[in-house]
Amino acid sequence: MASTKELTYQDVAEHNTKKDLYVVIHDEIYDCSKFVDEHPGGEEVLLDVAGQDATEAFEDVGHSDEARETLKQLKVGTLKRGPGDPKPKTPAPGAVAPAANNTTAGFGVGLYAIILIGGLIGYAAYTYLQQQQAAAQA
Ligand code: HEM
Repeated sequence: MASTKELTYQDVAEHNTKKDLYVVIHDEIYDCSKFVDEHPGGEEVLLDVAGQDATEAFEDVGHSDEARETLKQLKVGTLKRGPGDPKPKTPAPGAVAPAANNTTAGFGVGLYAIILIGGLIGYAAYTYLQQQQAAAQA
């Protein structure tokens, strides 16, 4: 099957039964209807993601290169993403972590500033009191 039709997420969602089973992986569409009985991971997991984006499920398992070869043979088209469609489920490890880190870093710098200013005020007060005391004794 070498056709590369473009289907929308809604089109794919209609193929959600065991006999007619499409999944989306990395924005490519695969027809698993014939493969579902052969899947070493069982038919249940494929039925769970029938007509949906299975990228995360597929990648989480850490499928072998052989599995990816099988995938190529099942390809029927490419996903045409519409504005209201679910976001691509391709994990983007760099996308989430730095944002979270930035928040922490921002807070961290603020915190250091507060500690530093607090320390300076404390030191100034201490010096002032020492001077007062020295003046009183003189
Ligand atoms: C639709 C495309 C898929 C293909 C072509 C495929 C293919 C395969 C193949 C060939 C294996 C044997 C181990 C390996 O070579 O990595 C496997 C195992 C497995 N697959 Fe998939 N798979 C697909 C989708 C999924 C999805 C969506 C899930 C969802 C969780 C899944 C879950 C598993 C699990 C849990 C195993 C491990 C089974 C075991 O080790 O006992 N697979 N798959």
